[in-house]
Amino acid sequence: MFERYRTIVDDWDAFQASLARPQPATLRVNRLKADPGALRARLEERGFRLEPYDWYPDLWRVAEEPFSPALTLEHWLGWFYLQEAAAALPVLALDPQPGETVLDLSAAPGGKSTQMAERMGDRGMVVANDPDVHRLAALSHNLQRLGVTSAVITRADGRRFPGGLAFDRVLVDAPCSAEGNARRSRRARQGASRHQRRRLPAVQAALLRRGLALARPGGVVVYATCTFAPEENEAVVDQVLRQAEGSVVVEPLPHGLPGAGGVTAWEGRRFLPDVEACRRIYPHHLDSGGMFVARLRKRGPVPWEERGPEPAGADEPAPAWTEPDPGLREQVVEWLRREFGLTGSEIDGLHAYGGQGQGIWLARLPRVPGWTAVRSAGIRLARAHGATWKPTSFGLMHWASGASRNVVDLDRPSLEGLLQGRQIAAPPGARLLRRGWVVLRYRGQAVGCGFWDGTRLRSALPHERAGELSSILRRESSTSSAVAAAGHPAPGDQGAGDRQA
Ligand SMILES: C[S@@+](CC[C@H](N)C(=O)[O-])C[C@H]1O[C@@H](n2cnc3c(N)ncnc32)[C@H](O)[C@@H]1O
Repeated sequence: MFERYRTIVDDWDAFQASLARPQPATLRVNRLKADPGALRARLEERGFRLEPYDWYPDLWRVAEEPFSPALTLEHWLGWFYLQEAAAALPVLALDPQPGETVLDLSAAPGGKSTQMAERMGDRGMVVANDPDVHRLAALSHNLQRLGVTSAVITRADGRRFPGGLAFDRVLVDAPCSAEGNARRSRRARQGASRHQRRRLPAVQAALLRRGLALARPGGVVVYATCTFAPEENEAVVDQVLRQAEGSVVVEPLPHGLPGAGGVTAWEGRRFLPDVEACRRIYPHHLDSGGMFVARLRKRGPVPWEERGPEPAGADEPAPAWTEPDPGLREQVVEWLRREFGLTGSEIDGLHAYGGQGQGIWLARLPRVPGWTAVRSAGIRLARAHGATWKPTSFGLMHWASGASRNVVDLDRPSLEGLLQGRQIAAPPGARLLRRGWVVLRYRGQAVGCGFWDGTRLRSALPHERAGELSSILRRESSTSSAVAAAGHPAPGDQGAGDRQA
């Protein structure tokens, strides 16, 4: 299917050979939640063999996997993100810094938004945008799973993303024909339709133009796709550079990143020589998928830039998120103390936002832009439940591991039973239970919310999270019975007292 690229791929035989091999998994450590050394030790003691890339030591090739890394508690807890190697490059090219204001114009399901926030130390603001409501759910899930508190999620067509903020950096990870996913996706092997191929370059160029308009003068914009097609890559960059009339330049990617240069001619068309500084990553370079990355610098206003913020549509509701609520924050601290014996310091540096009917969100953001496109900010701690609050499982997972009241330490069989819908009497690990919501803790880590009715305990984890955790526990128990049968203690099976780094 890629025969038409024979003349541009740097090593055709290696390219063909890599496409015929299965693609290894790669994982990216999330330093917001995990210490790389501790994570590596925990995975390797269960038989994973991990090889860090020298150009990105927090990205590990999974050289041996006794089972899928997605079926580990560490993945479920957000200690790492399964990100394929080539997909990690655009954010390295963007190089976001702590404290900056950064836009991810096409963000779902969140691989690169979580990577940006992690590299920024969760300081500054990542605006993660996508128009697709189903993909937004995955984006929100991943940002919360990885413990990102500096992100705002918006839903907008990126071509019309609202103005009003001058971004330090913008990532345009555009929708594309996704040929670079051919090793792992049958759909990508089938290829995009002719209609899509005709339509995509115009959408991509419009997204890139909007990204450039939204960046501040001097800001960086990275344009990326996961396809090999020059029509969606160099041709788009070439077109936008010409329209920019010198206000935008292509910059080389940071030294040491892998890949081949951009192509300057394709099917009779000649592109500006500048596009050679773009980077093409073919599957044989990294034993990965494919990627195209262009790093652009905005030197001054672009010719299509409109001035000032765009007014919200007259009939749109007023944004609910703009200002944090210090009174609400005080109530949150009091609630954490009263209900779970926490100190309140768990949420130091976080602001409380109470969206209309949205519950309570905690974000490391002193303000949220007043766009009607905003859907959430930070991590949801609780939902309104009549006159009281019901904690979310993500909220407890991130902030309630140190609970000393209304908390239950569970062993694996008890937790498995709860997740399967059984109700259990309070196990020996229960502390100061009062009727109401409780923290469920497993191996020293809060894993979610339960309900104690005075005599019985049940799980209140969301269905999907409970299902994933059940599969992980089943996997753990099959591994430990196999090891026990061989006469060894099961690694990582130290019971409820095993606190994580
Ligand atoms: C390559 S994927 C993004 C992957 C994501 N950046 C990540 O790392 O997880 C492209 C995304 O573009 C989104 N998209 C499609 N049309 C768009 C538009 N008009 N504006 C913004 N995003 C769009 C799709 O919904 C899809 O989620």
